[in-house]
Amino acid sequence: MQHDKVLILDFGSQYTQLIARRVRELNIYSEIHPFNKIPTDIESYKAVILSGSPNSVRGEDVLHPDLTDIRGKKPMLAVCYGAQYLAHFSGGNVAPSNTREYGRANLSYIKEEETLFSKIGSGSQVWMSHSDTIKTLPEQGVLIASTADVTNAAYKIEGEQTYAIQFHPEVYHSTDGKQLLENFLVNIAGINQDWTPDSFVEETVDAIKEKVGNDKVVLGLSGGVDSTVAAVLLNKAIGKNLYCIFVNNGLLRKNEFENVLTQYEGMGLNVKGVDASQRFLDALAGIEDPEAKRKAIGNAFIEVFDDEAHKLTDVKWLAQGTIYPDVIESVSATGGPSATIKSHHNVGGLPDFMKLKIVEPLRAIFKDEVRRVGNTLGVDPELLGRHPFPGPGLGIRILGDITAEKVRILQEVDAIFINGLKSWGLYDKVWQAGAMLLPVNSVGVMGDERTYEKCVALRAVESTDGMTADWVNLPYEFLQKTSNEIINKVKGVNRVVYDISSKPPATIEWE
Ligand SMILES: Nc1ncnc2c1ncn2[C@@H]1O[C@H](COP(=O)(O)OP(=O)(O)OP(=O)(O)O)[C@@H](O)[C@H]1O
Ligand SMILES: O=c1[nH]c(=O)c2[nH+]cn([C@@H]3O[C@H](COP(=O)(O)O)[C@@H](O)[C@H]3O)c2[nH]1
Ligand SMILES: NC(=O)CC[C@H](N)C(=O)O
Ligand SMILES: [Mg+2]
Repeated sequence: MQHDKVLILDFGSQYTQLIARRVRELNIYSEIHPFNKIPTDIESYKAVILSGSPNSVRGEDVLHPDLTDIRGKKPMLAVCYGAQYLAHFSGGNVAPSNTREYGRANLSYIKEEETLFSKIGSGSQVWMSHSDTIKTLPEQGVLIASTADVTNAAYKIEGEQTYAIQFHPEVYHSTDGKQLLENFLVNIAGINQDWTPDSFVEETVDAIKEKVGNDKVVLGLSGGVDSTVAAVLLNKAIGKNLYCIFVNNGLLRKNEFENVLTQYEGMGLNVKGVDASQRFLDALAGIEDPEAKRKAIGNAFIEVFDDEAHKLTDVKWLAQGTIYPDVIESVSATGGPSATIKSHHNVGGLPDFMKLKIVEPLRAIFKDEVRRVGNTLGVDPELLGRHPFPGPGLGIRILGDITAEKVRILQEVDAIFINGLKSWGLYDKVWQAGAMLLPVNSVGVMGDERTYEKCVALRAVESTDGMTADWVNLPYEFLQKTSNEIINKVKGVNRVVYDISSKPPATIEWE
């Protein structure tokens, strides 16, 4: 079954992904495309939303797409920069605003019987984030809402299904934002709300069957949410033709290899556990540079996969748990090369010689949607609630060179921290947590003896997607108990610190 689709044109706003999520929360499928790469099959979309942008329509670097195939032909909602863009290039006037217009505002005027604002009352809180303001509306523009400071807070174009708003309906602080999006998508654009996790599972299973047929598929399974949900979906579609490979790279959490394998057995998945710990340790010996370590780990993964694929005959496909943010991030709006902060390991970068075709059943959905799909598929809620864990594992949490002894120390520390979070009921309040082993020794005193031992840093962050993050205010009492337990039980550690840096400017992992 085909679902109605919404096209979101991205002008680089930090909120663009939020627009897609809000639309999808209404059970409507949406796709983000950069403003300068408008899809050629525009007929297949039922409505278009223009995002905000850090740029100004008055600047030299104005982002200026040709919208003639869309404007007036499709229902359109232009947000912030989008609204300014429509005004600026169609006879209106946009100028720098005199007062700061960031944060909370309230609608003071709403045009009577205006469909876009149906069920939204005057006084409704909206969130503003702009420094330009629309002084005069474009040709055929009709004012439909204002706030105390911003007269032209919303307008429509007479004779078109074109709407423009200066505020951001996609952020939670715009209390009726979701209602506004529903008014636009359902009441104005006439879109059906039929895109649900159940329909996603049914259609994806059918699509996999058709695409893959009777061929064999290999999949790298990590114990994480994405690859597990991908495996369960594929298993439902092709059963025993799916060969899952779970690699012990020697950098997993304590007992993780055994535990995860047992858990998968109970799920009826065809999983092979490959213990390649020594191979990874050998490949990493003496390497200190973070990027060099990441590359060494990535290469070792590829070698293990290649070996395993050769043991199976006739494998044609490689399945991956790629999710939507991975896809969007690789086609950023500016199209320019963004700085490589870290080369995130992914089995995705398989070399040509493996000649496998790729199947990625989760390519179009976000992490929270992956969890909902997993739920529909009956995947254990505990597994679905797991913190993300990076593919290179403890390898990027041991600063400097890696040895078996350092891995052992960090596994013990990490286990005490994570089990503590669980037993204090804090695990689900934290988005991701882990421990780092620092390349410094410091002096301590234990039982009247001088010690000169390692220092570990604990890190716990809240986030929604890992792109930005803040440290979690864990109770002092918890930190106190955890620190004591680590120093008392883990030989080789005499100091524990807690990381209080946000991302940006820091990152979540230390390497
Ligand atoms: N130990 C491993 N063995 C086999 N494949 C792995 C392993 N670690 C990572 N991978 C592969 O690398 C991919 C990327 O890892 P990533 O951590 O981004 O996703 P995930 O583990 O599936 O989910 P999560 O983000 O919840 O941890 C995984 O989907 C998986 O295919
Ligand atoms: O699969 C992965 N392979 C990697 O190479 C990798 N590096 C970082 N991460 C995870 O990504 C999120 C953001 O991490 P950073 O703030 O450190 O970049 C956090 O959730 C990190 O755990 C990785 N995941
Ligand atoms: N959030 C936005 O889209 C901001 C648009 C524009 N850069 C402004 O500052 O007014
Ligand atoms: Mg993972």
